[in-house]
Amino acid sequence: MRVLIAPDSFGDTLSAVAASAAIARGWSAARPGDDIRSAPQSDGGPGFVDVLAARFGEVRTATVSGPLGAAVTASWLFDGRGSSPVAYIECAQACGLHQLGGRPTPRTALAADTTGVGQLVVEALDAGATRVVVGLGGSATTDGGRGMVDALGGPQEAIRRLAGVEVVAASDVENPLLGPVGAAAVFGPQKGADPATVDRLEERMTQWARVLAGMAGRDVSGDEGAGAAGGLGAALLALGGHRVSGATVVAEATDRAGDVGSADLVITGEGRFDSQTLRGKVVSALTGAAAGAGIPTVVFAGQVTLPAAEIAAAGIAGAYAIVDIAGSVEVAMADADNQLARLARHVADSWGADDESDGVRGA
Ligand SMILES: Nc1ncnc2c1ncn2[C@@H]1O[C@H](COP(=O)(O)OP(=O)(O)O)[C@@H](O)[C@H]1O
Ligand SMILES: O=C(O)[C@@H](CO)OP(=O)(O)O
Repeated sequence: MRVLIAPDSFGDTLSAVAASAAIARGWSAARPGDDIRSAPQSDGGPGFVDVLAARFGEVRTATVSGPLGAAVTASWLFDGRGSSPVAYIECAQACGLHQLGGRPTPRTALAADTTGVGQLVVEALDAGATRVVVGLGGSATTDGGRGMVDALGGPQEAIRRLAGVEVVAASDVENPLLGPVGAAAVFGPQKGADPATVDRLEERMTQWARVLAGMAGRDVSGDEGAGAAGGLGAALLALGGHRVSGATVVAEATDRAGDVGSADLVITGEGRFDSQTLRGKVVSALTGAAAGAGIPTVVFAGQVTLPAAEIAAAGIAGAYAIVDIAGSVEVAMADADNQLARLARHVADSWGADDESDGVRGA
């Protein structure tokens, strides 16, 4: 049986590359005869560069300003295969929430900025990239991309430097910049903002949106994805960029359609399989593609909270939670790599000789 293993990352516990390796290890221990293909995925957030780098390009590193100004080392990918060199940058490597080194607070929510992303864009331009794809998601920032614009020399200079360069905002979400479903209101709290800080961030970005409108010659704040990565999406749009789904960028760059089409079983996964999942993220894109091609899909997740009826309605053969095999959330998270491999082995063990799933949810 040909098995495609294509998970997203499992929150902070496993990168997509690590999750893919753990599933492959467990699965092949039980079914050594299966032909396994690993194709870890990303929606533009953490892991974006890693999963692309597993397929093509040249990984480059740069020391840039981190979310709070202390230097961080960030990797980005240079793809010089075609006539127009492409750079893939992951904002989470320069202003990631996981880089704060402690709990986010109202102070970090206000202070974190995207300067390092701008420095990576400069690196990409200096290397000769004429297409710059910025993966958005997992950021600590709510600065509307101001730090990036400043690192590029300010509004006028940034526009001049990016003239003739295709800028792509590869975003994980479609939220606008401002308002009740905007960057500060929806993603501010996970970055440490309390209600008063959310209001301050909203006010600050409302003013900044006027500068962005001046740069773009139109108001970009309502565009889909303008609110991704704390409004970094809006700044990329104001610089003449266009928005695409990060999951689609990865799918296309890694020929996911070809991989799915040649598989007998698709395995995907993520940290928490819940009602959010089926709205356009990596897992739903994969399960949708597999269902369309009549190929069964199995989902592995840290936790599964989606009702069984919805799982079945999405055409998913089985969804299995690490917590069920680990016995507790604590063990599932602390020993994620091992426990995920155990879970994969357990499911592979019981995978019928006729390659049919028993459809049972849970381990
Ligand atoms: N190994 C694990 N075991 C149990 N739960 C996990 C594990 N890894 C991640 N999670 C849960 O998944 C959540 C992250 O969900 P995920 O779907 O990966 O990200 P997002 O919702 O940001 O797209 C974490 O907050 C945590 O609750
Ligand atoms: O960085 C952010 O502001 C958000 C939205 O882009 O990311 P995530 O979806 O990972 O919470």
